[in-house]
Amino acid sequence: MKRFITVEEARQQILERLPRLSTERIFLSQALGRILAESVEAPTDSPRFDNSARDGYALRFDDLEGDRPTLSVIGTAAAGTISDLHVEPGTAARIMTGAVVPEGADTIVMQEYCEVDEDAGTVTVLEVPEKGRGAWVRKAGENMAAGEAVLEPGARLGAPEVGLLASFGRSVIEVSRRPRVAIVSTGDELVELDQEPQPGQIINSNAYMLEALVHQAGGEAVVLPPAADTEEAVRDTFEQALQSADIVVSSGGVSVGDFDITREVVDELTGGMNFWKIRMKPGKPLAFGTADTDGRDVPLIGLPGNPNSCFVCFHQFVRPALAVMQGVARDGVVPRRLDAILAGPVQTTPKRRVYLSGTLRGRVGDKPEFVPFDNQNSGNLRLFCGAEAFGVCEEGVARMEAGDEIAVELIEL
Ligand SMILES: Nc1nc2c(c(=O)[nH]1)N[C@H]1C(S)=C(S)[C@@H](COP(=O)(O)OP(=O)(O)OC[C@H]3O[C@@H](n4cnc5c(N)ncnc54)[C@H](O)[C@@H]3O)O[C@H]1N2
Ligand code: MOO
Repeated sequence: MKRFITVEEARQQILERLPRLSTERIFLSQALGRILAESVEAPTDSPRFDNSARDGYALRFDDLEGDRPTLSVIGTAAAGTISDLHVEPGTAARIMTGAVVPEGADTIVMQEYCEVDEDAGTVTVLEVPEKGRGAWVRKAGENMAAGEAVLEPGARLGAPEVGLLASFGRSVIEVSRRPRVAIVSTGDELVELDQEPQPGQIINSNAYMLEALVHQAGGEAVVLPPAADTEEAVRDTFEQALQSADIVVSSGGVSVGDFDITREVVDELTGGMNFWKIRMKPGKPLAFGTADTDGRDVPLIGLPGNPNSCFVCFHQFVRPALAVMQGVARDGVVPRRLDAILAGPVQTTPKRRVYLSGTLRGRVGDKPEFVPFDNQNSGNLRLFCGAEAFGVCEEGVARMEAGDEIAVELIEL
């Protein structure tokens, strides 16, 4: 059924109908960009022991009364061992950043605020630390307590998460399997990268762009050879795609032209697909359904063939879908929006929401400035090269001026 729906409606309908991928155990060194499939608790307090946050002297705060107190230095606490030093009243221990705070001491004074007399074996404190008692002591458990849940299933593992898991001694973790994404292109006009296009032919660039987008979204791409415009070739290609993948993404063949073989085949394979016209530009026509393939539900998303439409639709629908299949919560996959100020005027269409291409620069007041690219023509293949954000012009708006407030969505890689 053909309906003219919003981006949000289409995304919600897709995200509600996705299968959840199985999980696997992998080495931490392979974890970047993966989605966690277990709950991780801190195995110990963090820090594990009271330690110094500065190079300086460990002492008793009560000894800091009076003007420039002088204390005798009883030894050095270095990082990596436990010293047998005991800081009694009137004494201090030299201490290094990360070293265990010796018994008896409750405060660290940075060496910059101390004067040392090597011969006398004393240190004079020139300035009492502003933080008072406990200054520069990192208390055991102050960041995480043993047993505290720190990472939940569905968390995306970036570099900080990898570092945190390493600090817990986790060499192996449970993550969602990477989605295998079959990429289908159809059309007699498509030729391969190394072929010279004849009159009327074009290079199958969408397959390469989609493969790159799939990799950026943490998936594995399976690129199928483009199918010719015959029912048999298109059906064979889609059947092969369904067998080899967790989700099939195609480009082209979803407009209202005469060669709608793709739509017919997809409709048949999914037992009745949703075919939508979406109130967005670029990216109006989109097909979605799931095909029962040997007992597996394999989603199929038919993107429009225009490269820019394909790019925008990937960000709005496919990237979120790949995340949800890996266990990210549905409300965590919607493109992030912020308010910005438009740097120059733009002409758009009031009939659909328009996604502009541009970059973010500096700030105007408390908001970043969105700089739209000059040529927003949807056929302009360079349109999204170097883009950092989509500027969103809502339906009903025909023109926006420099200085107008505009919502932007970050193009996350
Ligand atoms: N009468 C109407 N015509 C069109 C409408 C409409 O509503 N009424 N919608 C337009 C919109 S919007 C879009 S978007 C396109 C969608 O077209 P299709 O998805 O059917 O894609 P194709 O017709 O196959 O190709 C469109 C365009 O993209 C180029 N293309 C296709 N595949 C690739 C590829 N693999 N690599 C690079 N470029 C590709 C193709 O050459 C065409 O220029 O329909 C409008 N028409
Ligand atoms: O939506 Mo089409 O994608 O405007 O070119």
